[in-house]
Amino acid sequence: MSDDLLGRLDAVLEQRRQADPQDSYVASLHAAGLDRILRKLGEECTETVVAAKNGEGEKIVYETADLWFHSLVMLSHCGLDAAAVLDELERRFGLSGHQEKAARDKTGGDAR
Ligand SMILES: N=c1c2ncn([C@@H]3O[C@H](COP(=O)(O)OP(=O)(O)OP(=O)(O)O)[C@@H](O)[C@H]3O)c2ncn1[C@@H]1O[C@H](COP(=O)(O)O)[C@@H](O)[C@H]1O
Repeated sequence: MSDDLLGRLDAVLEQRRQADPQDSYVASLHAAGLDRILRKLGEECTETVVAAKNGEGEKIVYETADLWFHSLVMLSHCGLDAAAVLDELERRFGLSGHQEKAARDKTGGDAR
């Protein structure tokens, strides 16, 4: 797997913001609007939870991929991208959970 997959997906999703909804699933989600995207995101989240609860290994991976993918579509619709989330994870990397929480509490919830 290429470690730049998220970057390549970001580029495709950005291009799909201008694409024809007839030709593209992602463009059809953008055309349907934020509420539709959030509904899909909620559905994929529930399906992931159910798969994990049932201990269905392959299905957990499949549903998590759907969940991540629809999260990326939501970010794109909001004018954001995976790179912004990776930057945030990078900032947290190496901090313990307790250090991260302390920084968050100090700044009133947003540690940046
Ligand atoms: N990674 C994905 C991807 N993962 C899941 N899906 C779609 O997400 C949907 C998942 O919804 P469900 O499982 O609920 O299936 P469904 O019943 O068909 O969905 P609904 O009718 O309820 O919306 C399916 O239509 C999948 O095809 C994806 N569609 C696209 N991509 C990526 O996005 C790129 C651009 O896609 P297009 O915009 O379609 O060209 C593709 O090249 C891929 O790299």
